[in-house]
Amino acid sequence: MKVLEVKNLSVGYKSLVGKFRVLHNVTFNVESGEIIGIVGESGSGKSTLGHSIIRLLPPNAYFEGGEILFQGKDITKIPEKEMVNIRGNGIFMIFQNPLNSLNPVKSVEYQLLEAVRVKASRDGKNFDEKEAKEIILNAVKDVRLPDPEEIIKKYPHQLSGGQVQRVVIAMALILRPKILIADEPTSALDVTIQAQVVKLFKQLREEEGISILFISHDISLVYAIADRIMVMYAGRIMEDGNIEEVIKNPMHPYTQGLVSSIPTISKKEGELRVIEGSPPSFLVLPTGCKFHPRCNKVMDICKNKEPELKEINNRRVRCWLYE
Ligand SMILES: Nc1ncnc2c1ncn2[C@@H]1O[C@H](COP(=O)(O)OP(=O)(O)OP(=O)(O)O)[C@@H](O)[C@H]1O
Repeated sequence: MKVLEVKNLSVGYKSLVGKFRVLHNVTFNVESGEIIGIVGESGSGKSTLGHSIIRLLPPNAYFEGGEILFQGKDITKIPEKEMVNIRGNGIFMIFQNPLNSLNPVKSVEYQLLEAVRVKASRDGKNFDEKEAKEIILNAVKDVRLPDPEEIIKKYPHQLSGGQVQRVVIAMALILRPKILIADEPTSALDVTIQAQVVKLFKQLREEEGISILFISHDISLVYAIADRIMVMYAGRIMEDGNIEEVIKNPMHPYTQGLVSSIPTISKKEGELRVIEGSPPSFLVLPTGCKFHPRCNKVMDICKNKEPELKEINNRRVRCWLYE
């Protein structure tokens, strides 16, 4: 069952040097219980996509067009009051800067209890104080925070970046939204805790059928968690398909570059291939395919005309090689 449909979404920013469009006709569906890894180099528009879906874009952003259907309803058109209810209950986002998700003047305990209250009212349940406390302590233990009783008494500024990140993940575990958008959720965590968080996310999907949009520039981490991978470049989807199939046989030259830069045991460090050059500025995007200046398979047509995102063998690819 489709839980989210993003159709022709175009979003940009106004800046001192001009107005520029970042997301370019982004179209994709999310099935319930599906984990989609969204990858791409820094600046490809991954966070902008997440912020657009939860409708928390910075004030200088502008919406150019498109639809975002959550459970069939276009949430780009609903009043903010209704959106507040969807945020948390329906769609929850773990931001790259997790402090953005917490209230600086409320204790961790207060904020996690608030999540329990939201969940209880959604499910028509009632928890007494003792039950509610048990729920939050369990969530805090699940994310491997030390001294749960002590940590919940603290305020966000008294915690390290990695601890704040885990409090926000604990909040997601309590809320159990329909869709969890996780923007680099483990970047501030060490490797063992990172593995635990990946396990918790998979467990959430198994137990509750939650769909997860897992945003990361780390393709090996995405491989460990996702069912499907969506590769973004210059605000466009370049390739989208089943993770095993895409990693085994990447079709787009950009995906091929990303995959060949994954460190594996068989590759020594010196043998890692990186994609030459860097992503373009949105203010001066190249003509034709936005990846052509860095592409090792570039053809004449690539310089002049942008390819469409085409469906080929259960996958979508934006590349003239497959026309
Ligand atoms: N508030 C803003 N004002 C102006 N430009 C912005 C703003 N936020 C993002 N951008 C620009 O939009 C583009 C896409 O940024 P975005 O953060 O969505 O990419 P990303 O793929 O998530 O990158 P990262 O992995 O570094 O977070 C970048 O060029 C960025 O500089």
